[in-house]
Amino acid sequence: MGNSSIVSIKNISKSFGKQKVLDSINLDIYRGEIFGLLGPSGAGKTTIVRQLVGLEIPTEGENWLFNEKMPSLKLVEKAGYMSQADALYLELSAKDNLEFFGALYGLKGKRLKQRITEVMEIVQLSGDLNKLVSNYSGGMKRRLSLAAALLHEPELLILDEPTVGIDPVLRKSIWERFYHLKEKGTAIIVTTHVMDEAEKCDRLGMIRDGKLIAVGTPKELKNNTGSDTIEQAFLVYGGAL
Ligand SMILES: Nc1ncnc2c1ncn2[C@@H]1O[C@H](COP(=O)(O)OP(=O)(O)OP(=O)(O)O)[C@@H](O)[C@H]1O
Repeated sequence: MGNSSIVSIKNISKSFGKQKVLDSINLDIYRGEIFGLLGPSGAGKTTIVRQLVGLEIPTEGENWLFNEKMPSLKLVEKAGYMSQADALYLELSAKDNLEFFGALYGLKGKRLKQRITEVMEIVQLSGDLNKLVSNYSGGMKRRLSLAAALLHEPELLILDEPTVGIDPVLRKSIWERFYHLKEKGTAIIVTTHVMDEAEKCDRLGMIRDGKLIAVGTPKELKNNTGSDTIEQAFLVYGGAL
């Protein structure tokens, strides 16, 4: 594993019953990069990221985070995870939710209060802090989930389709925040099936049918396939062109 490698996926395969959903995946992700996992629905992106946070166990292979083999409880504070299904307490206010997650991550007192204010500003929910989450819209819940993942300023952010249901203006400002975090050395893994979002990543891993079919910068992936778009590059790597 290289010096600045934060995530190391070593020869991972995963089967659910007879269905093989991940097939021999090898991948390293480094400090200070935004890495996009790109692939169609059902390709296996969520299964990869769930393994990285210890919610799923591979059938074969090993996942390493910060030189520690997963699953490991020690890593709870080092990674921030946003799942596709919002893990929020609906009967609590946004503030109570963030206080709960903050406590889980070891934040308290003034620092916790300050971070709650900061993350709610980032996702533009400052005015809805005391509202019950059951009264939030779908997009607001997504934004609150993102706020929770950002709360403890983890060195690694793992975000499963973070901007689905978020309008373009806010999406842009959230991406600016990702760039800012990356400049500070944070590694960010985002799953997406949106091509314009994939373009914004430093490197991409293209996933199809549980296989990692290509890894590289968006520019490399386009150049290597003689493609004008990431979408076309994906089709070439997938053997469809
Ligand atoms: N717990 C499970 N039991 C059985 N099959 C599962 C389970 N979790 C995932 N799968 C299957 O694994 C495959 C990959 O699913 P996964 O959620 O990783 O895809 P994805 O690329 O994240 O898709 P999406 O973009 O729709 O979220 C799918 O065929 C899915 O049905």
